[in-house]
Amino acid sequence: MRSPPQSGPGAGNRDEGGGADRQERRTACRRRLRVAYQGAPGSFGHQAALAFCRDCAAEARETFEAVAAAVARGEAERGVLPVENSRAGTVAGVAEIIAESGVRVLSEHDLPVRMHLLALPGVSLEQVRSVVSHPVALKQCAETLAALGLAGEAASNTAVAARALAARDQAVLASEAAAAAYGLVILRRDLQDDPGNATRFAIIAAAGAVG
Ligand SMILES: O=C(O)C(=O)C[C@]1(C(=O)O)C=C[C@@H](O)C=C1
Repeated sequence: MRSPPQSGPGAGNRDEGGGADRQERRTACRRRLRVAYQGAPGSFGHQAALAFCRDCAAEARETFEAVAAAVARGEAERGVLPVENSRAGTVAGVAEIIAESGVRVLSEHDLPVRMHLLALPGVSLEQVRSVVSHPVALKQCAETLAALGLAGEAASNTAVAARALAARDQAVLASEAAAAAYGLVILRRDLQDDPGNATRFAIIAAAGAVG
């Protein structure tokens, strides 16, 4: 696998140098590229896709593998995959998926990640017994959840967990956008243990794609 670039001109971003990142954004915006991300609207992958190009057509896929496969097959011109979180470390499996799927990394971007505790309307913190989210999201909030006495339950994605929430003794860890998308209330804001919490996303394209 080709190593991702290790430095770049933009704060928090890594690109291939010489303004390639800016060029990438301009090109993406002109053509309204289809950008695949994992999860559902309101996920951090969705937010990364929108940050990469506000006018892109962001398309959800169920798994990280499906994101890479959609890009390799040309169903989407770009994909976004989380590579590493500043607190929780490497996102398991993603480096292997990139290496084995016929895609290449165009650039990498740090997305600030704020994790909120979301519940059904009318539910109070005292009613909540467990918290559902992506394992990487649970890890980012491990100390705060322990202090609140809340057990974690794994889901495939933060926004998928928010969309599926139906129990009044459960809450989810997800974004403010997920709360708005699925009619949930924010019980507690900013549960991430590190105030500087951020996830690095790779922007991928098909290995043979030009531009
Ligand atoms: O669950 C999501 O919303 C995702 O986009 C996945 C994911 C991850 O796999 O690391 C991405 C960013 C956040 O750090 C938490 C979860």
